[in-house]
Amino acid sequence: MSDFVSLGLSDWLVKQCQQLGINKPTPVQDNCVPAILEGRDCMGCAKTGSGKTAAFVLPVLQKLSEDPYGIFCLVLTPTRELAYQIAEQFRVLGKPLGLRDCIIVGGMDMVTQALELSNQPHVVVATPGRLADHIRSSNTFSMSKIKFLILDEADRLLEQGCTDFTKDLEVILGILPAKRQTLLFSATLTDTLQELKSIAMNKPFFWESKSETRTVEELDQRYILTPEKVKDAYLIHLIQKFTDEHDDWSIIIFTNTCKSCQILTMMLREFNFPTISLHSMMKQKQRFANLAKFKASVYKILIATDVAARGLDIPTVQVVINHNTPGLPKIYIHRVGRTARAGRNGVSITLVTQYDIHLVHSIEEQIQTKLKEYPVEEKEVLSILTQVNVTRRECEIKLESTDFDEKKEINKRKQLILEGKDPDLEARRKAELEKIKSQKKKFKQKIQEHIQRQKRGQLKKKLMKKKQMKNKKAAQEKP
Ligand SMILES: Nc1ncnc2c1ncn2[C@@H]1O[C@H](COP(=O)(O)OP(=O)(O)OP(=O)(O)O)[C@@H](O)[C@H]1O
Repeated sequence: MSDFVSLGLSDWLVKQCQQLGINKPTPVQDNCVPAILEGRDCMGCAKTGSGKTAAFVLPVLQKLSEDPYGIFCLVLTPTRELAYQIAEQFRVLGKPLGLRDCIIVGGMDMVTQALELSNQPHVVVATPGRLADHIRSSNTFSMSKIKFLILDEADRLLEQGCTDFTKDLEVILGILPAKRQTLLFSATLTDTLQELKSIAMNKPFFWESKSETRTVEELDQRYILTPEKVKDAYLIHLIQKFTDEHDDWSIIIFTNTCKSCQILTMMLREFNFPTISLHSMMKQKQRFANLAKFKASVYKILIATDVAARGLDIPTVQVVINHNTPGLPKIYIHRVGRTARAGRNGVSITLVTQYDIHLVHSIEEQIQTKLKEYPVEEKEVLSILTQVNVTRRECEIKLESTDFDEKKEINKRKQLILEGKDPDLEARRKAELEKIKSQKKKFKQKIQEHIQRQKRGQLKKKLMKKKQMKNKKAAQEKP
């Protein structure tokens, strides 16, 4: 493996890396940095925690130092927290350059952001929705001269999931120059390679870490098979165990909905565990504050939805618990990748109910690794079961007495308005669709019943006929 100087980086940048303890390039840096410095588009697919951020930050800073101007580079990323983390890497590594960066994400003041954009920062790190809003609403900045477009977590940005970025990306790509370098990075790029290739047009340099497995060797991947009703008791038991056994530990627990995130946080607090949450129904400032407290180990347990599944780099996280089994292997890969980063060890434990076993099989097939069962003293779990379930019920009642569901409804309406839709019209449409769906279901049921009746009738007739034939035959055979 080479060193950073031989990759083509200047001494000041190498020194800056050394100050951060980055002494030797990781394979993704070793391979992608020279290609980017050569001026090529690049697609880099490497495991979680393998240093992909520095693989694009370093060559961009090198090129920026040779010809500094603003706006030089645009980085797009799917979550707001990740945007801050990437901007911080640029800021720290680019300090000797006097780098000016600007973060454009939702949930923060738009006017301040517009002012910052008009000040020609060198690097803009943004989530697509908010940047597209700025483009639609103002002409006080230009991105027509940018040299680099970077899509971090590129597959997430381009997939059509629950948050669909494609329309916003179209708006953004519309103001960028055709002549630019486009860099795409993710731990799960290969899943959506074809769509990605159309974004990086100039015969991109493609690099993928060669490994049979898709998760890191340092990660001990476990599962616990549990009935749905005992899941929380297992969770409390596991946390108690880690608390008893380790002084210096941090845990991220992933769950599938904001509500579940909220209830679990309340529950764990009832059991006196230092817990904090992160989900999309929280105010942005609260999200940042909670993440900062978790990073500083003020709180040792973070309960999060998949908004925290990608990219977050928190070295103290030793354990990831999946309270629900992820429906997609790539979500599993990113979630468990929040631990065992940059060569450290880590454990992931996935709680699996009997209905999720097929999901575990497809995860194992994708990551080419078998999850091992995590040994648990079942007696100990059962001894706290009633207490845990009563506490959950109490927390659910407490949450119902707040305006949590109402807020959810308001957020949904806000989102629809932002998408240019009329919430009332959408609600009517949804109700109409539900009605049609239920009518279709009833109709289908009726047809099924009719077919069944017909079949039964035919069978009955057949049997009758058979019986008649038999009787006739018997009568004929009688002497
Ligand atoms: N060459 C290096 N040597 C040692 N540590 C490094 C090196 N490059 C990066 N790191 C550190 O490794 C950690 C993980 O890096 P990074 O966040 O870029 O991972 P990633 O590959 O983007 O992961 P993910 O897929 O989860 O986003 C960071 O704390 C970073 O400072």
